[in-house]
Amino acid sequence: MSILQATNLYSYYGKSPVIQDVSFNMEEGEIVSVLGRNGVGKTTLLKTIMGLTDNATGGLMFNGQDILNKRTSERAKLGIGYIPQGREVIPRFTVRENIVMGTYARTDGNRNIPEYLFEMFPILRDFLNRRGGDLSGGQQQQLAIARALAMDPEILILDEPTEGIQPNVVKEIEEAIVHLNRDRGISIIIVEQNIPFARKASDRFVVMDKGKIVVTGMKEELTDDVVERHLTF
Ligand SMILES: Nc1ncnc2c1ncn2[C@@H]1O[C@H](COP(=O)(O)OP(=O)(O)OP(=O)(O)O)[C@@H](O)[C@H]1O
Repeated sequence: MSILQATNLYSYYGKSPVIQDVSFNMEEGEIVSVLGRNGVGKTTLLKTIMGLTDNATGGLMFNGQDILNKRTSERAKLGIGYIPQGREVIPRFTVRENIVMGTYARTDGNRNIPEYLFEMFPILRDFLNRRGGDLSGGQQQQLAIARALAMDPEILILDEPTEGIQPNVVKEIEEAIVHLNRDRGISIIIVEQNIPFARKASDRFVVMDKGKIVVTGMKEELTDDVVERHLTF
């Protein structure tokens, strides 16, 4: 079943159409990688899905419901978890407070932190009472992922989660993403510069260039030719 579907989507900052005529379909349970060189609109596409650009037109269906005119908070409550580029952990809040904040998007009133988050990222349990701002970049990324998961999303949207993070934590985060998908059934959209990871982990990919989708397909179709034409610098 289709979980997310964009049809002729346009999205604007002011009057500039940064996303132009984008259409794609994502099936429930998939990992979709959004690829493309710098500045082509990957972050803006994710923001458009969350309702964080100035204006957007076209179709955007989540679980069969048109969400394009819904507020960001409503989209979160419907089950879309978002981890922005740069993580946006609240520095003065503790790790516990940052995660509990995620639970406020839950509609069932449950404010408990799911135990599996600590099994996935044990460091967060050790640092529950530390301030978010005192964590390393990699730990903050883990915290941002835990916060988004605390709302029990159906789909998780991650914007370059391994950017600028030390290699051992990159591996932990990549394993967590695959675990969340394979074992917990969470559908995932990820902006990723790491082509080997995209090839290994994702089911489907879209390549963007100048605000448009220029290639899309299943992972086998992410050929060296596509990489060379659209993704090398
Ligand atoms: N808040 C904003 N206001 C106006 N223009 C913006 C804004 N954010 C991004 N843009 C412009 O939109 C275009 C796409 O940017 P976007 O950040 O979506 O690209 P990206 O593919 O995610 O790039 P990167 O890989 O560098 O993060 C760029 O030309 C950028 O300058």
